[in-house]
Amino acid sequence: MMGSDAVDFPVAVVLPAAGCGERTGLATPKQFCTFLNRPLISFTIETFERIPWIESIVVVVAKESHDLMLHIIHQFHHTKVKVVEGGTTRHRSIFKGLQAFSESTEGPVLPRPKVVIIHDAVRPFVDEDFLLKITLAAKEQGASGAIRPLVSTVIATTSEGFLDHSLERTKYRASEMPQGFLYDVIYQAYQRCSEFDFEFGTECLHLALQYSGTSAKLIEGPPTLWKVTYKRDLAAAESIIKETLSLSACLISGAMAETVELSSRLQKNLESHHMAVDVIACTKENNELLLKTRNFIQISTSGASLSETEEMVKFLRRQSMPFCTRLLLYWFIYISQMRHQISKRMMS
Ligand SMILES: Nc1ccn([C@@H]2O[C@H](COP(=O)(O)OP(=O)(O)OP(=O)(O)O)[C@@H](O)[C@H]2O)c(=O)n1
Ligand SMILES: O=C(CO)[C@H](O)[C@H](O)COP(=O)(O)O
Repeated sequence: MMGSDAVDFPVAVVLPAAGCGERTGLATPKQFCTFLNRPLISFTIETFERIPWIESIVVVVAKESHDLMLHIIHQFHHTKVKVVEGGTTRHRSIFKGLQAFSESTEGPVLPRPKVVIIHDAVRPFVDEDFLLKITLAAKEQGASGAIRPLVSTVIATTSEGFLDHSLERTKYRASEMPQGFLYDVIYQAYQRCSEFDFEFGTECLHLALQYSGTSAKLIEGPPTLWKVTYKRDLAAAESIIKETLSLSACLISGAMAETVELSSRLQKNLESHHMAVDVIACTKENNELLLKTRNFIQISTSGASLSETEEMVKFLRRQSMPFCTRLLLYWFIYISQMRHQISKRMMS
């Protein structure tokens, strides 16, 4: 991965999440649909929250979802998030998110970032490496955005519903998210844009070009950047989330030198098999991590830590964690005494 040390300036994120998800046909807005008892928006927030060089995350929600959002933040221990009320269109919501750094009517104004990343809350699968590319390009060029090759050809129709003309597909790209901006560039663009833009516009990069004279650097992103739009996308997102969770684990090492060493070796081994492994010494005061993990590996040299494991299971049960599908609890007992006895026996 490109060095994240290069981010020596403040970076914040705005996640518009105030839509009603009409195209899913569901009563619940898609960002609040749950997978394994956790709402989609919490997965997106976590992706950003884990990145150390991201300072704050503004989540923009509809007025009626404000309390629900606060509850989610509390339940999943999100720490970098400020919630603001959205508007009637995506552009209005994004502008309200940006105002949190300049002229907030909802609590204290947040420190103004150098670069702000704008990302749809309903695109949960974005990785740090790509966010870094977007952020550095935004710092350098003033604006940057993710693009993907077009899957279908774009055609223009006549008002009677006939083909007017078709675009040469190889010349065009689909504009995706995330997008990055120098804060001043995008804030000025939103301050200057028209009511028509607020009502019908769909492209932040266009506002930066038209109202701040900044042409965005475009970077081809991975296919995982797609936006949850239809009901079938929710099923796809669920299956990716399950697959991703099965490739992550929390390793509880204990404090003994030999268990710490064993944990470190196991961590390296699992990471070489493409698993993301968080190592903690004990489960106490690590509730945040426990809630976000499905696989636990406890390393122990004696049965003493069984009580800690029991406490953890009780805690997870209290939080209504779904045990049935993805919680696998491994408990390794590494019996050093037995190892000594065996070697003694072999020597005699
Ligand atoms: N007034 C709005 C409308 C949309 N969004 C957000 O913008 C993102 C992308 O928009 P879209 O996929 O269109 O979401 P919805 O507007 O919810 O979906 P639909 O158009 O099907 O109603 C979503 O995270 C959505 O919550 C927003 O913050 N405020
Ligand atoms: O890709 C995007 C901008 O480049 C946006 O996600 C997209 O425009 C959102 O549009 P809509 O709200 O109509 O789904």
